[in-house]
Order: sequence, then structure tokens, then C-alpha cells
Amino acid sequence: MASFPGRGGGGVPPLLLLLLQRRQTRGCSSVWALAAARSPLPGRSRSCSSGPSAASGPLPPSPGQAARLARLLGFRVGDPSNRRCGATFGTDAGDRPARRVTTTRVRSEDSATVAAGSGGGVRDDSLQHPPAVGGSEALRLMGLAYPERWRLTAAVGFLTVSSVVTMSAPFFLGKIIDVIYTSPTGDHVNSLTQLCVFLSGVFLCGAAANAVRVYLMQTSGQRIVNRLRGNLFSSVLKQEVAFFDKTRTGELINRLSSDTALLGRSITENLSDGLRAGAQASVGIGMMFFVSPNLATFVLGVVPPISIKAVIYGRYLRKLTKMTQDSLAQATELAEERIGNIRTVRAFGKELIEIEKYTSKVDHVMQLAKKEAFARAGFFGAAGLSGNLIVLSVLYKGGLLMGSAHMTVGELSTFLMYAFWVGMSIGGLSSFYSELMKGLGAGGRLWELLERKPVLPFNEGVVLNEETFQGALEFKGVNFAYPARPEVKIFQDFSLSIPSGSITALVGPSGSGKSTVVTLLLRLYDPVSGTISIDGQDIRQLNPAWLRSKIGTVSQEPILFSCSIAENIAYGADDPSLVTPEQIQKVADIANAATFINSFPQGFNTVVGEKGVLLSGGQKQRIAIARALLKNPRILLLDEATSALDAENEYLVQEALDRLMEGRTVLIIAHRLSTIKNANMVAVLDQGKITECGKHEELLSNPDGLYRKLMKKQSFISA
Ligand SMILES: Nc1ncnc2c1ncn2[C@@H]1O[C@H](COP(=O)(O)OP(=O)(O)OP(=O)(O)O)[C@@H](O)[C@H]1O
Repeated sequence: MASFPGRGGGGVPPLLLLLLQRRQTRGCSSVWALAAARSPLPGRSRSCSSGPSAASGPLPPSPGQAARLARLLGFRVGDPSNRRCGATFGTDAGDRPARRVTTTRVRSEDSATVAAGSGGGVRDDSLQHPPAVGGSEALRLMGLAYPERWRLTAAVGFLTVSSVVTMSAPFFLGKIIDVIYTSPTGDHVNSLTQLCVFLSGVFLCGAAANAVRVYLMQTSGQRIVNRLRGNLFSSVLKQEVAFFDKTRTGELINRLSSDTALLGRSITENLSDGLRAGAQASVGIGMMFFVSPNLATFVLGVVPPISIKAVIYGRYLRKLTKMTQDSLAQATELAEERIGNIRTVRAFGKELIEIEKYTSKVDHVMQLAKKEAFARAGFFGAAGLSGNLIVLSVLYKGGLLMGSAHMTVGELSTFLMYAFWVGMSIGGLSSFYSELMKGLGAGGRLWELLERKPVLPFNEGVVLNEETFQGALEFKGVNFAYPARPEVKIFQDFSLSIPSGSITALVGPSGSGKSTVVTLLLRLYDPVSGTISIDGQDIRQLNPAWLRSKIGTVSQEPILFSCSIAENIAYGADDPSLVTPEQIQKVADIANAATFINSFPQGFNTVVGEKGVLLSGGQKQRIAIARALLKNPRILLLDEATSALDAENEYLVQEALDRLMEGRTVLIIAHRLSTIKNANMVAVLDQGKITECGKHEELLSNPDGLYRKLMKKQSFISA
């Protein structure tokens, strides 16, 4: 039987060797290097980091990005096998009975459409800069965690159990080493077995407690994030359209995906990691003093100066990392925009120029990354060296203490293990702090959005009597400028009266403000002065949601959502989930859409692709008309298609529009002579006001009128 060296014997105990090996296999060449490496560097992966912790990784792609990526990877966007909106229509799905169409309940699709269309442009600076982090932010964070208080309390309980086990392990392992080294041969087997069995039980409890803690923390974090995302999305969708004019869509998506995850993680997993690190660091330091005050004083004299240098270096690294990330973000932004608009890039033949632009951006990323790699290499080299020197000096000092019978081999092992834990925990604490600050910063940006009151009300105000509602429209002395460009006056003393049940054609030069009339009627913006009324009631008094439910719109290029044709049509109803396949079939028939829809293999279940990209212009128009028919609005706002539809398509769309217009108050931005001729009244818009108004023939008879000039320009008349 092998004999073990006794007390004060030379050589490193096997457990120590194991410990040293373990540290090295974790990719860090010393305890302190590992601790320091964990601490100051942003973007490092951390333990238990799935779920909300995904915040520190790359953002998940938006639906638009996903679709674009899918196309790049060779998937057909809209392929039923990878579609996202999966409602089936009629009995197409085999022998299953017809199912009702289900879509999210959102009112006024066209207001959403206009909102989406008007996005981009000026950045809302308030969303760019995170507000200063203060005590109120911390309180709000706690408020967010409040609904999860019982889960979190239980998690903290399990955390305590697992930490106690973790921190008692070195003590007992030291005892085992002493038993091995000091008990007489034969005797130590019993004690060793007993201690190992006991410790296995303790470790098992610790492992179970840790597993439950991780589960509780992760689920609580995800629940908080989900609640936060729901509230945020609801707050964003209720904002006035001018808000979207000033705020980038990407900015909002970032808030929804990244900031919410960061915040959720910060108050659950990160908090739990921080608490554990704090407790373990203090217990560990206490135990180091308990095991050997002499050695503990020596270690605490050596480590802090090295740690301070590591922190300073870490900050420099963090700055470099941020610069690299910013530069990468610019490259990604360029790639996203160009790939998203590949048709335009292709049409202009700018592929090579774009590749060059992207390459130069990526080269810049490379230069920064090289600098970062150099700094990181130096950091890890220095950290590894100092860590190893610390371990060596502790071993040297500990060896001397063992030689003078002030320490046993087990105590030295215990001491080293506690030192290891303290190093890890201090690293964890500094990482906790930086994550907490990130979370608080993200929180600051989120509160702003969450608490932002829309300038225009969303769903409050007067609702008119449905029975007597006529839908007569009137603009009186309206002055208007878009909030994003207040200095450009679009309307000045604009007045127009549209009797109920009549068809009014609005004509005017490009940019004169025809579409703006539609946005004002939908109350996407309020006039600066003057009134817009419906049945004599100022629309500012009306409930905007009710008002929009009475107005149907069909724009030149209707926006469809990336789900089935049936779902797109059902979107027009107040509650799409109540729409039956028969109703959809009926409006599709009236809109001259049923024939082409039924010619698709999937019929009404055909997925139309992002913004309806898989359909032709005329087909999209007819689906939009069917959607408007289902809405059955009293007032119709139409923007006639200018794009050249082929004769057949034009006839079908026109016939569908004629049916749609029957018995409603219609304002039509007219581009075709036949529409203008059939209108009850033609209004000519120029330089912010209505300059002429009357029947086609009356206006034509004015030789100096703008109307006549416009007709001539469009070759509707010859002289
Ligand atoms: N969201 C917006 N923010 C700021 N300015 C806008 C916005 N939307 C439109 N404008 C500006 O308002 C003016 C009127 O635009 P509008 O789209 O109403 O004209 P239009 O007569 O419909 O033009 P077209 O016949 O070319 O479609 C234009 O100068 C345009 O640049």
C-alpha cells in the first residue's frame, strides 16, 4: 500500500493538483485571472444565461429581417411550411371542418399602415441617450419584480442553501485531506468513507438547491420580460403617428427585444448571481482568516494592488469593445438596408459599389478588433501571470507555515480553495455591478416609452349615434404642418365640404397635400388650427378608435400582412376571429378577387409574403377592397392607383371599387378621367387650399383654371 507523507511533508497534495488542472481547463491560467476575466469585460457569456440573458448576445431578427434572411437562404417566403400565421380557411386543410379565421384584434388597419409608412426619418433623440440612472430607477426595477416576489423569495432561499453548501465544501475537503494524510493506515478508511458519504449527501442537496434556484430565477425573469414586452408593445402601438415619424423602427424593436431582456435579467439572474457572489466573497474571506489569519493577511496585502490594475485595464478593454460593437452595428445597418432593398440595388446595378462600402465598414471593424485582440491578449497574459505568481507565493508562504507546524496540508488546501472562491466571487461582483448598471440604463429608456402619454387620445371621446350617423365631412379654415417639419405649411385656410353619400374627387399637383387630407380625416394628426368635422361634430371631440372604425381606406399600394389571404381580408372586421369563411368568400367575390385566389393551390390559405410581395399590384388592391368591404364603413377614402395596371386588371379593380363606393361618402384621390367624370364634385388642391370646386365640365370651362391645365398635362383633353 502506498504510504502518504505526514504533516509538513513535501510535495503538492493531489487535490491541489486537481484544482490547478481544473482551473487551466477552464481556459484561464489562474484563479485570479479567471476572476478578473469575468469581471470587467462586457459581452462575456455568463453562467445560466439562456432566456432573458440573451440580451447580451446578438438581437433576434425582426420578422422583416427573418423573412429577408429566409429568402437569402433559399426558402420561399410565404411557403406554408414556414409560415407564421397559420389559420386555415374553409375545408382546404383536408377533411377538417371549416375553421374561423383568427388574427390579432387590431382596429383601423390603415392607420397602422400609414403609421408604418411614415416611419423613419428624424430620430427621436429622447430615445437615443439613456437617462441618468438614479434611485427612482432602482425602485421601479423592484416594482417590476414585485409580482414575482414569492418565486424570487423561494429562489433566494435555495440560493442560500446552495451557497452554504458551496462555501462549506472547502472546509470539509480540507478535513478529508487531513484524514488521508494524518490517520494511521487502515484507520483512515472508515473515517474517509464516512466523510465522503456525508459530503456526497451535502453536495447532492446543494446541487438540487442550485438547480431549483436557476429554474425559479429564469422563469421569473422570463415572466417579467414577457409582461414588460406586452406593456411596452401596447404603449408603442397607442402612440400618435407623429411619434413614429420621429422614431426609428429599429430603435423601438431594440427596446422591445434587447432592453426588456437586459432589464429582466438584471433584476433576476444577475441579482441572484450578485447576492451569491457577495455572500460567498464575505464568507470566503472570513474562512480564510479562520483557517490561517497569517496567510490571509499576506494574501490581502498582495491581491488588491494587482486587482486595481486589472480593473483599470478592464475599463480600457471595455471602451475598445464598445467601439468595435458600434462599428459593427454600422456595418450591419448598411447590410440590412441594402439586402432589404435588393430590388432597388439590382435595378441600379450597384451591387459592386455596395459590396465595396460594406467591405470598408467591415475592414474598420477588423482594425478595431485587432486592437482589442492585442489588448485582450496582454490582459489575459498579465492576469494569468499575476494569478500564477499569487498562487505560487501562497504555496510558498503556506509551505513555510506547514514547515513550522502552523498549518496542516488540509488547511493549506482549504485555504487555497477559499481563495479560489473569493477570487471568483469578486469577479462575479464586479460583473454584477456592470450588468446592473446596464439594466438600469435599459430601464431608463423603457420607462420613457412605457410612461409616454400619446399626444392624441387612443380610445376616448364622444361616440355618435350609429342610427343617425350620415358621414358628412367638412374642413373649415384648416392650417396644418407636419410635426416633423413644422416650418413647411401644407394647408393654409383649407376648406372643403363633402356631403353625405356623395363622391368627391380630389385632384392637384404632386405634393400638394392630397394624401395629407386622408391622414387628417383619420385623425393621425391634428390641424394646427381650424376644424374638421363629421356630421357637424369636431373630430377632436370624437373617440378616434370609433372614428376610424367608420372610415375605410384603400391606398395606391395597399399593405398586406405576411399571413394568409383569408386573414388579411378578415383584418377589416371589428373582431376578425368572428369572421366566417362564407363572409370572406362573399366579399372576395364582390371585390373580383375570388377567381385569382381560388386559382392558387392553397386558395384563401395562401400566404402573401412580407407586405404582400408574392402578389401583383392589382391582386393586392382587390384584396384590400375585399378587406374594406368587410369593414363596411360609412366613409371611404380612396387613393386611386397610378401605377399602370393592365387593361384587364384595371377593369376588375375599377368594377370592385364601384361596388365598394355604393351608398357611402367617398373622397377619392383621383388620377383617372373616368373617376373624375363620375364624381359628384371635383375639388382642386393647390398651394395648401382648394382653389376650384365643381363638376368636371364646369371646371373645364374655365380656360385659366388649374384644373384645365392639369387635364391638359395628363392628356385628358387636347386643348
Ligand atoms: N410624415 C410627414 N412628415 C413631414 N412631411 C410630410 C409627411 N408626409 C408628407 N409630407 C410632405 O407633405 C407634402 C404633401 O404630401 P402628400 O403626400 O399629402 O402630397 P400628395 O398631393 O398626396 O402627393 P402625390 O400626388 O405625389 O402622392 C409633401 O411636401 C410631403 O413631402
